[in-house]
Amino acid sequence: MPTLADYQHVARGKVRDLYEVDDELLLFVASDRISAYDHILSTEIPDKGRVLTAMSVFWFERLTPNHLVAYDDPRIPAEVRGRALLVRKLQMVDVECVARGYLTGSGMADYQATGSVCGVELPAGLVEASELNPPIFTPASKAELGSHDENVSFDVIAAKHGEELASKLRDRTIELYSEARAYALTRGLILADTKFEFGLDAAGELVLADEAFTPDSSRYWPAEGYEPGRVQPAFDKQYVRDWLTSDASGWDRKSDTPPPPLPADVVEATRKRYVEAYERLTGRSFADWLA
Ligand SMILES: CCOC(=O)Cn1cc(-c2ncnc(N)c2C#N)cn1
Repeated sequence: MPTLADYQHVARGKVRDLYEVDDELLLFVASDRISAYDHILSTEIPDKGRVLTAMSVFWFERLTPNHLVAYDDPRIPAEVRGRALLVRKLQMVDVECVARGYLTGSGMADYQATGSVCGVELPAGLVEASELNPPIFTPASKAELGSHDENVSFDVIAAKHGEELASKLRDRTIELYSEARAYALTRGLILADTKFEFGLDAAGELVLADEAFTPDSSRYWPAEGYEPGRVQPAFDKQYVRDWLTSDASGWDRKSDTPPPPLPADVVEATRKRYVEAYERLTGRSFADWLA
């Protein structure tokens, strides 16, 4: 059985890492690290990496083509089993493909400033968390670690990648998001938006890569209590956000100081929320994941 040290480390994200297994395969590893307010917190959330990997697998089983090759395989080192995916190497398309079914975050900020998002004009009078029907494609250019992706228009993507590929990225992004949003609603979860990365295989086919509809790549809100006009609570990260911005943490979000360690009760409540998100979404018990 190989160990992680046998594989070359080829990419690092805020909370995940990518290793090269051989000419055809990569190992996509999700950590238990959590980020909030643009900081990677010093406290990990036990099982976060395993829950998010199990969620990606749930969606990859439904939405093809994608880059998943295996999740229970002897080439996956024991130390990361359950939070690592064997994926096929693709020619990545350098576009953050974002679909938004609700107006929030940077989309809301752009709308307030310009009445549109990524060049897509929206109706007047929309408020925080307004539903967008149909959902909109709001691509972004990937930022360096630690800064925000920059929202760009479809035309910018078309200029860089050609009209045909840009249209495929947009259509596939909206199609996949629309299907997942409808399904998540039947499970009492609002999938407000999501960010995809795609690659091209040797035949030039567009293939879904990276992670699929995890709470790190997507905003999940509880459907109960949804009300436009205010910021909705994040299904997974709200306990962390609330504690960090409470007096109890002693942290000033506007300062450049790193957030303090999380108390055990916030860690445990957050772990439970990740497990609950997985079980509500899939109808499966997390205890059965790679048991
Ligand atoms: C870990 C931090 O970096 C990333 O995940 C972004 N990234 C993805 C690739 C990639 N490259 C070839 N084939 C793939 N299937 C993938 C995937 N996923 C490279 N960087």
